[in-house]
Amino acid sequence: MADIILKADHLKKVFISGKKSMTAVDDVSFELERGECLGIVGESGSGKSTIAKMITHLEPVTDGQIFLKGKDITHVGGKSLRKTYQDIQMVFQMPMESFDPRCTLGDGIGESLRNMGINRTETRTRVENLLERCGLSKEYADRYPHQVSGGQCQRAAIARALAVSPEILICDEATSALDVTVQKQILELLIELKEKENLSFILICHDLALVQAFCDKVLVLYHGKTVEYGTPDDIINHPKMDYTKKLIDSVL
Ligand SMILES: Nc1ncnc2c1ncn2[C@@H]1O[C@H](COP(=O)(O)OP(=O)(O)OP(=O)(O)O)[C@@H](O)[C@H]1O
Repeated sequence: MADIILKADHLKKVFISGKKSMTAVDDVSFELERGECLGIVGESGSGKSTIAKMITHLEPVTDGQIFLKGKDITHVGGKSLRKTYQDIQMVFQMPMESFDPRCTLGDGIGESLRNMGINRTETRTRVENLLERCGLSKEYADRYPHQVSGGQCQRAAIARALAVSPEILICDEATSALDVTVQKQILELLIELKEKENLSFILICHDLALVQAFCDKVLVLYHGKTVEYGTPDDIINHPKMDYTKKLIDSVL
């Protein structure tokens, strides 16, 4: 039987401002199997980040449910929410901005470990190990964000996300700000983590070609609604909607 680690069931998000309301995500469902990568693709404003924010509780869900390992986490709070944060981590587009410029990368990566009560020596050992898992030597722990390249900083951001031993990584345009060669290297790192450590991924991006190379399943969003959901080959070879055909044409 499939080991479904994350399931979204008829998710909906309506933003209300004053008398106006706008539906950013409308009846979106998907399943993520353990060790699998789901790509969420769509143009700007189609609702991709809002889905990620609902999964990580940065935005409340208007309707629908989210299940983590079979448990309904849609409205959890307190201790269960902290556990959810630990199981699901996010990596964002601008790694430099996600680190405090006054602190070393090692401080940033180790922050959550220290918050968990782990002592300085053990934290340092774990930080060095995390850096090495992400393809950086341990000396990078003592560098400040401005002393590394964008790609190195994104590796450090992935190391920081891995510090709490999550089971799911949500990468929201995590390679978009990097040049093509570095993008490829970061994706190779993600593939390595997926294969060696059986991590599960949600990869949010604009780029269908990238999703095709990396993802097991793809969900294409248009104005908050699912227009395609299937394997990359299915979607690329048999697109159901004109919108997807345009997306495909734009990368071929
Ligand atoms: N806090 C908010 N309040 C009101 N509207 C919002 C809020 N956050 C997002 N939206 C709107 O919801 C829609 C979906 O936004 P979202 O950020 O999820 O899109 P996206 O597909 O991730 O776009 P991008 O690729 O540009 O990051 C957009 O129209 C956006 O303006």
